Amino acid sequence: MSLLETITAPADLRALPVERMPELAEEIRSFLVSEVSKTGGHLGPNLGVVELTIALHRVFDSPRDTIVFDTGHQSYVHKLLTGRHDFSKLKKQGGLSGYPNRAESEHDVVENSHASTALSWADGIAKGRRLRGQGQRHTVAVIGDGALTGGMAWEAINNIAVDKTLPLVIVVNDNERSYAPTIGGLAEHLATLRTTRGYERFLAWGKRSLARTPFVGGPVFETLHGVKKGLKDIVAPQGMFEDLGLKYYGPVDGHDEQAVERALRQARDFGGPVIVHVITQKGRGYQPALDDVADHMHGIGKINPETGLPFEVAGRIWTDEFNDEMVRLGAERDDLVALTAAMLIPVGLDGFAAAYPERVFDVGIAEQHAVTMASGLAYAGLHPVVALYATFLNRAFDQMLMDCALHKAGVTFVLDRAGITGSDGASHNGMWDMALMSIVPGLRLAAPRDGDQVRRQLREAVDVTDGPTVIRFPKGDVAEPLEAVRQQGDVDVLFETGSGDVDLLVLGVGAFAGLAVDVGAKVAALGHTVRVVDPRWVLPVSGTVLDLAAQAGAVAVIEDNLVTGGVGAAVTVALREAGQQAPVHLHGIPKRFLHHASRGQLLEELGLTAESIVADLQTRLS
Ligand SMILES: Cc1ncc(C[n+]2csc(CCOP(=O)(O)OP(=O)(O)O)c2C)c(N)n1
Ligand SMILES: CC(=O)[C@@H](O)[C@H](O)COP(=O)(O)O
Ligand SMILES: [Mg+2]
Repeated sequence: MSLLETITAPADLRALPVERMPELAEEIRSFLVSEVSKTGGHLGPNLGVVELTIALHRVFDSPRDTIVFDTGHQSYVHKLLTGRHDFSKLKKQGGLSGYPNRAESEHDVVENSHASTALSWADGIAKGRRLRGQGQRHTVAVIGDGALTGGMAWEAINNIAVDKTLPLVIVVNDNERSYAPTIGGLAEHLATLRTTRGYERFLAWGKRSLARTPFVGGPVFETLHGVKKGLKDIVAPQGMFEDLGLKYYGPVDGHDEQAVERALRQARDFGGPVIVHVITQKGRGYQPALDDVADHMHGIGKINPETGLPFEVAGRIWTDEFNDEMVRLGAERDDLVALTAAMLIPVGLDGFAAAYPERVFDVGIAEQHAVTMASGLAYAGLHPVVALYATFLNRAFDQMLMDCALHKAGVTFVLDRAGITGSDGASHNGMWDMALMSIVPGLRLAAPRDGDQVRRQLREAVDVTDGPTVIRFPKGDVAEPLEAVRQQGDVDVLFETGSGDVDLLVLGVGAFAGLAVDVGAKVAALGHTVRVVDPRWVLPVSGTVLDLAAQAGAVAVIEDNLVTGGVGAAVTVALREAGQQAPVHLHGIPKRFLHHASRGQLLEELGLTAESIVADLQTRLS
């Protein structure tokens, strides 16, 4: 039996002699590479936190003490050390979530995979524990250098730093990367702190050599040690944290398990809020990850563990259509600029960045800043394109509403991973954007049905200068081209049984246009007259949709978004405001959080398949 197999709970880990930790770390790394290469997942981030997570669970007594992981994608080692060793269905339905999950373990707290929230969670937990007379229970937040570029983290630090008795340990897991190298002033500050390792080595040398010098050695070392702080402040102004009132320990070699344990014990016993700055390496111990300069295997699909190469070559995805068209547009429009929140490659701006590096802004994991900064760029006469994952726009809704829309800023938002993504769990589904955007005055939203429409609608969007425009498309392979049989106003007609009135008008939103045609054909085969359309610009509801609805006995709207407040709801309101009484049947995502599973499994479960929708419509059509 391997050492790892003997660990079913943190107590088993703490019972082991510290000398066996390198052996355990080696076993864990081998496990991660062999298992995650079979399933896909966040291999790089977890390889970087092996010793750190071992030390955390040796120093703190979870779940009596609470360990919170920011973003949570780096919690695989935590799962192993809390007894979860079956990674065979990682991120798959019925298997382990790729993030902390309370249903899996009492050791898991924050399931939300949106970055920069851990310090706020920890602030609340620590203060709550103290209020309830449990101040002896420690709270630890592990936050990456990338997540630390998120504004919310600094809101929390501002509150934590002034509370001198708060038993809260902040572990900054500094591997110098989000996906790409971490950007901004904080990253530079952390970099200067990292150089103090030179000082640590210098001081360690000083201690050894001076300690051997009789009489003068000790006092001289103490003087040197006193100078250390000054020197550090000169070269490595760690003062930022200490000036805020936070005790700072570090930088600590995050792969020296005993050093991390020592630092964590000091921090635990300090009796107030403390930052432990740990230097780690993303992808540590696995050369293909270290050689992956893009993102050190931040997130992978199935790979050959020997070579690190993917088994399947990815097809053309929706993101590629955006990526390529942005490069073409950039050549035609010198007013076009682009913004990303630490995800340049995942959102498809790497092409534009390579061609026009001075016209791309990576703001770090700071979506709120990106949206308002874009409003400023528009005010300065540029046309910004803000590329985000749909779910991450949620946190910048007020900036969209009050900075962008209120000021009629000509900003284009491109939302990737819109709709159900599935395997990353509830917080990663891009299922709220159209509901949120439907209440923003002056906003126009397009949902392309294929690659051609991505290109066309992106071009239409960047021509709009008097308000925000949004283009949203899902994760994965781009849909096959779907030609319109004719246009009617600004709507593409995709299928119809005849030119006159119909029993049913089906609106297929974006990537669901193909599904809508499938539904229409099946309903027609049941003897009904049908028309299937792609409204293209789905918000606000166009007059052409109202005209088409006036020619139908009923309307069905099929969308990869929350039904509540979605396009179907907007169509219903528009019809009623126009005095039209046709029933509207809504097919979309119900208002609940979705467990992790594949996109296909969730669509099946939610009845978002042609068979399910037709069966439902059949009961409703007279
Ligand atoms: C609000 C938000 N924006 C973007 C992301 C996408 N994302 C996931 S992990 C990650 C990088 C995190 O970097 P860091 O915190 O340094 O952790 P590391 O992966 O380096 O361990 C990003 C940008 C996210 N999860 N949440
Ligand atoms: C943890 C996180 O937010 C990202 O790493 C996310 O998991 C990436 O998702 P995609 O795999 O869809 O790019
Ligand atoms: Mg990082």
